[in-house]
Amino acid sequence: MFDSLQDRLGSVFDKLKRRGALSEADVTAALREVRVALLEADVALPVVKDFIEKVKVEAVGQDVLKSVTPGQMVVKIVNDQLSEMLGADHVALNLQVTPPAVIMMVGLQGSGKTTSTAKISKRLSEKERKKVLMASLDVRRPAAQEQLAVLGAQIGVRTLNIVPGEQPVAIAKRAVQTGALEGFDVVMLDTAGRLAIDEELMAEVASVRDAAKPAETLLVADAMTGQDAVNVADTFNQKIGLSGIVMTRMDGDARGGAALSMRAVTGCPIKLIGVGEKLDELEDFHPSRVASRILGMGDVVSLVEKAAESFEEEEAAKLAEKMKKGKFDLNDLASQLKQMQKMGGMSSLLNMLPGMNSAQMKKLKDAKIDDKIINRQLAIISSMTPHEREKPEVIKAKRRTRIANGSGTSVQDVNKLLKQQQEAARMMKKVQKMGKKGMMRGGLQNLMPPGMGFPK
Ligand SMILES: Nc1nc2c(ncn2[C@@H]2O[C@H](COP(=O)(O)OP(=O)(O)OP(=O)(O)O)[C@@H](O)[C@H]2O)c(=O)[nH]1
Repeated sequence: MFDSLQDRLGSVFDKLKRRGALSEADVTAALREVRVALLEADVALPVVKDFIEKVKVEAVGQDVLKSVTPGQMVVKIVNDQLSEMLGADHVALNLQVTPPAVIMMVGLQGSGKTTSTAKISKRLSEKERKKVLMASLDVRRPAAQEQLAVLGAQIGVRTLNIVPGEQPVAIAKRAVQTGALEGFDVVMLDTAGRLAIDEELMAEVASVRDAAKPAETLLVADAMTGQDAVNVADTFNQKIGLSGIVMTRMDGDARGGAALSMRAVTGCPIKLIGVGEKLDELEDFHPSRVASRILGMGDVVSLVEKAAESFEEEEAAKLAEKMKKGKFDLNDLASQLKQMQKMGGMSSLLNMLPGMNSAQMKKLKDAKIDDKIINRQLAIISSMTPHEREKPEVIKAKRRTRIANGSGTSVQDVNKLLKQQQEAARMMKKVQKMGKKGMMRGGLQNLMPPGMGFPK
């Protein structure tokens, strides 16, 4: 997601990073690029203007010459403003009311309302142990009520029994009553959608709201619909009043501008995002992480979390020990390659590294640096003797050919691998000299296959 915006800002900040100092002209030039990028990413014009103005005020007020890395400073200011625009932190659903807490789902037809209703119900009942009742108020689309009942059966969440001919407001009242009488914690109301906003729809949703007094009124909006979604959000917010937004289809190649402007235009937090058709493909929306990703700074938070998950402590301790000694043999390389596989392979790791944009990723793919390489390298290492793994320098030319044959690879592959190990070993010596500060970067550097390093 947000690819084009990330690419664009990535190249702007590349330029800045290469310069030693940042002049006022640099700021202006960078902001011009940022403006174009945001517009291209489908962010509404007034939102862009406001954003640029805020960043300019921040940047000009700062003593840029004092900063060691002026480019990073601008990145930080833009990042902070972007996070603020997306909403400072994740905002959870508010269910702190006398039960049952009513959640009213609104939005256009096909936005993913029914699916999101089921996703939220599943999450509340499974993860938060809430007793949830779902009711469909869509009496227009044939089989809409049945669709929700089928989803309810799938996820083990009760749906209100269908009474043919009953109108939306009456269904809503009955749902809330049933919820109260039968001790439900949450009542989910899935309202009817329309192809476009019309007065009749607004009147219907407003009367449901008045009857059901929802704790949450969530607009379900399709991230792929860009500016349209923003207009829809604005109208719903003015006429009905929204407490939050659920952005669906964030798994697609939506450009993300809609998320930025929806938040800015309505002031409503984006609370959840849909990332697929399956009923557990629902995630919390984290503004600061998304902002970092947009800027091509990489999602450092997730990178660290992911690394912590898969690096067994023992492995880390062993590695630290080797680092202290400044050693790195083929066993170490093999264990690093295995860790990489666990972390989801190269592509997922690279995605999270700072400064990697999709153009650079494509280059890497074109150079055929993919996850298959890891498997080949592991095959090579496992065709060696334990002694060879510990002392790779004993492997001479003839033996290299045999190792290549034994592992179904080529002599070039074997040579490349050994060169990689030598480079890593050299790096370890350097890291040892650099001390603690360089350890993290040095360690990650060694996760890379031959010829690759941290993006400069
Ligand atoms: N890829 C992807 N597909 C989604 C997501 N959310 C919903 N969908 C799909 O979008 C389609 C429409 O979803 P529905 O939930 O039926 O939409 P709706 O808003 O309830 O539509 P109406 O009942 O006609 O108003 C379905 O095929 C869903 O599987 C998502 O986050 N990602």
